[in-house]
Amino acid sequence: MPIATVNPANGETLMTYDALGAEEIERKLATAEDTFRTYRTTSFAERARLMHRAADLLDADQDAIGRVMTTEMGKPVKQARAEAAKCAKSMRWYADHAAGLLADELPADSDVKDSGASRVLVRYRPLGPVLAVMPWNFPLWQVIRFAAPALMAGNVGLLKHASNVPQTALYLEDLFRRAGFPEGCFQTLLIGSGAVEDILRDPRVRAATLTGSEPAGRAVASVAGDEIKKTVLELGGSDPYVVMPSADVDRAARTAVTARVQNNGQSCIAAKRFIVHTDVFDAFAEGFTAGMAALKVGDPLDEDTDVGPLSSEQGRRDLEELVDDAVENGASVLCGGERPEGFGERGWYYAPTVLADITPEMRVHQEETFGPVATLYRAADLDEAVTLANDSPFGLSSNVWTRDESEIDRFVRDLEAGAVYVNGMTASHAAFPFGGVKRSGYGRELAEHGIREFCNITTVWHGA
Ligand SMILES: O=CCCC(=O)O
Repeated sequence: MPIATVNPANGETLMTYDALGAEEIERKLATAEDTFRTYRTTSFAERARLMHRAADLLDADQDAIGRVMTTEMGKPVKQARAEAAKCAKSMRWYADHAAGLLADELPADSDVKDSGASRVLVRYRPLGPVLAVMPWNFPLWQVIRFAAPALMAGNVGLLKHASNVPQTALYLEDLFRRAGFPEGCFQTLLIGSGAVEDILRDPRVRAATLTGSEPAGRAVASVAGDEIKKTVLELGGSDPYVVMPSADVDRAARTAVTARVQNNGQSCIAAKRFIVHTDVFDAFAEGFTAGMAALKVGDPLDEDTDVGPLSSEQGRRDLEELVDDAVENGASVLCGGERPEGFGERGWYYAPTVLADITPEMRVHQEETFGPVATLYRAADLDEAVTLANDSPFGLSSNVWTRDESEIDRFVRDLEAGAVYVNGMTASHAAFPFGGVKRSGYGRELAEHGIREFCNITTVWHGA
């Protein structure tokens, strides 16, 4: 895939870039390693000062970088600005909390004595240059949620971003440079995916984090495994959204629309499978379908657009194939199910779609729908709702709507997912761990769990 900005709203190629050659890659790796040697010794206070400065710069750039993101991958511009604002806020959170999250830990006195020591402490030391392989769907946020904790921990970052968001990738490198981070703390590598293996095998790269598809995760994790390097993987999701009779069904239906179509439906934690108790199925289906059908599909640069185009022609083709397969196998189309009218051949739009009467043979039952397409299931009772929710190879997050405490306990106990959101929709936050189980990956981003993933957790033992 060429490294280029291609506007998904009209298919126009706006910018193309040459991939870095071997010498440039070598120079960047050497810079990362050199910088790490000194940067690792800087204080939390100094790193926090730089991170705050980067957050201020990003806040000032919200409009400009928002338009760049929209032009590169098609998200509605108001959502792009909100993404930039969330990044700045999260950068400040890490600036303010990293010292506490990574403070030395003191084991219990009885254990220290039992080990024969006079004193023991556990220190979180940085690992070194970390390679981040990142996707286009949240082109700023996916990177910042790696970079902010990693840089605050004293690591340095090398970014291989998705090939369709090169301007955003270069913006990020420039942002950290303008903030005053030493040259080499955060570098963008404009490379194709074929160049990743050699970089990952380079001894100067200590670890890798990847957010993206299952095949990409498998490829990076197998090379890293071969090199005995730590990885964190955040892969796909097909999150369930369960609605039980005691829920506020109107609110659940309204929230379901946003939960499904945020980011044009291209979010790993978007709710994708809507599992509704039979007693409230009709009311939910009616409200949800009406909400989906009423969304304004259009140019993502327009302020009032709710749903823009998919990021690529291939992405739309993949989604269409899933819908067509479901319909051929008996699914009912409650709304959408086709390209929206009025765009002709221009842009990679797809109408917000609700499919019902889903059966296990349909591809949509097992695969991730990366676009504004929802599947609707009827559950006879709590047991069936839990079984349906877990009947997926993925386990990223989950959403449940109920006011019944015993049902909440059951969902929290039994749902196979990295998060359970009760009476609300999943949204990532700097302070809460983020990641999945099953084929959604492993390890955690964000919070103390995320910042510690790329640390050398060092036991310091003093004899009596
Ligand atoms: O695509 C997955 C990440 C979405 C988010 O963190 O909001």
